[in-house]
Amino acid sequence: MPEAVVAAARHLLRSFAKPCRILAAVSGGSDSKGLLLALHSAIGNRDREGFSLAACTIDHALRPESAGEAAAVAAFCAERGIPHLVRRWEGDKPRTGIQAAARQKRYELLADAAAALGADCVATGHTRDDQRETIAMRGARGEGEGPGGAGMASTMFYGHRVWVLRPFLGLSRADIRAFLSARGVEWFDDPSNANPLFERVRVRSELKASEEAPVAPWSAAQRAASSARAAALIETHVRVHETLVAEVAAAQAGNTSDADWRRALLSVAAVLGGRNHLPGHATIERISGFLQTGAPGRMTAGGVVYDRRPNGLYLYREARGLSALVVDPGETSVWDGRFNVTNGGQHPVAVTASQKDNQWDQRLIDSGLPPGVAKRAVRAAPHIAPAQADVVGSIRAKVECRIALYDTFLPGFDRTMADALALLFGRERYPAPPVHDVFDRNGEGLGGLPWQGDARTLC
Ligand SMILES: Nc1ncnc2c1ncn2[C@@H]1O[C@H](COP(=O)(O)OP(=O)(O)OP(=O)(O)O)[C@@H](O)[C@H]1O
Repeated sequence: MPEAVVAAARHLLRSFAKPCRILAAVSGGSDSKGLLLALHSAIGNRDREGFSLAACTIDHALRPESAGEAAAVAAFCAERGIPHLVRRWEGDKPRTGIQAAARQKRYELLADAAAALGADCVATGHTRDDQRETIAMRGARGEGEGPGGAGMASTMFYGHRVWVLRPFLGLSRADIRAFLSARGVEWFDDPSNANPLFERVRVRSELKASEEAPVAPWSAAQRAASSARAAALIETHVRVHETLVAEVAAAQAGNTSDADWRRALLSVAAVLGGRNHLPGHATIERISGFLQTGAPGRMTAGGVVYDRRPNGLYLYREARGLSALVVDPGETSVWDGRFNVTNGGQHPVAVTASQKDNQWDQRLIDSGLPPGVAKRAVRAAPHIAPAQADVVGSIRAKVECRIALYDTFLPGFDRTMADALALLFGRERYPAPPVHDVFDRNGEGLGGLPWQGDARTLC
């Protein structure tokens, strides 16, 4: 149904809380070219006051043809009067994990382009086919049973900078290609989409060969509900002291048979450990086993100490693997995945683990923690000093707690949870997405968009 393509773009426009400028992320492949044309048509035809379109192509510089392809997208946009930027991934590329690195860099450059073109959000051309692959890949990795089974969210906040919207998640690639073909528009086929060394490519061909589409065990709405419940549990049962120690009431600590509570606790632990993911299945089992016994003692997982005492459970960063970091004047860098350190002074500063810092120690004890917990936790607190021994004068550095789990990629359906963590660690809530409930309610995750027939074909 090629008409569904413009309908999806119109639906996106209707779901905005207020008109805005949209940056379409256009690789030159069929999905994103379809997105660009559909948005152009929806904005143009409906003459929506205040909406405007811009586009950006990321040249990953991984193939010799990529610069030419980016230039061709630029020309395509110029013919239609759409402002367009090419952003190139400069510098050395990693030898391993190239797809993940390219993805992160792509979003970073898209966020830069959005700022440069005055866009309020980024739209990508992810389709129902991409969603199926994501669900199949997560299932194969054993992540499908939990919240990961909901697949990609239709909104995602990137890098604490910009909301990314995926208005085509309910559409098939075939529909988009039919839409382009009907308009005589051509597209590129990225040869890396045929490289079987990449997991997604292998999954795609397995899905093509199989009769059955993967079934998402969790709908986006279920995931959002689980997040909201986990957030409420965090608010009720967890206190955080000086961003370094989480305290949980003894009665709640061992309640690991409640999946939402388990997720809440592990998410708090991930923040304390500076990790951007929850632990794997085996580690979760180990943690649950330890907590269920209710016996006092300590265990370590994911860089975090679970310190069980008669009056409660205390979580804090293990004092191991804490590297040193130098932050130059005017720069912001991440220390240990847990803190953003901004150097507002004139000289470089060094961030290390404090080992013994009477100020931190006293603050933790004053906050009511058992002295034994305070003493251990303080060993992983950040300590800031001039990086050069001969420098005297005051240090002007700002230290802000980082939520590694969500500060780079925050799926829209986890926003309540992310906000609960932000407040717990003394930060502001994350900004709300620019799209309101229609998009959120119906477009999250899989299908379910109003112009579609049966949303359950995908979930
Ligand atoms: N080189 C690029 N330049 C601009 N946008 C791009 C580029 N590559 C991908 N995109 C955007 O991302 C969408 C999805 O592309 P693709 O499926 O290749 O990425 P992915 O890595 O699977 O997705 P994600 O980055 O969310 O994990 C495209 O439809 C397009 O909007």
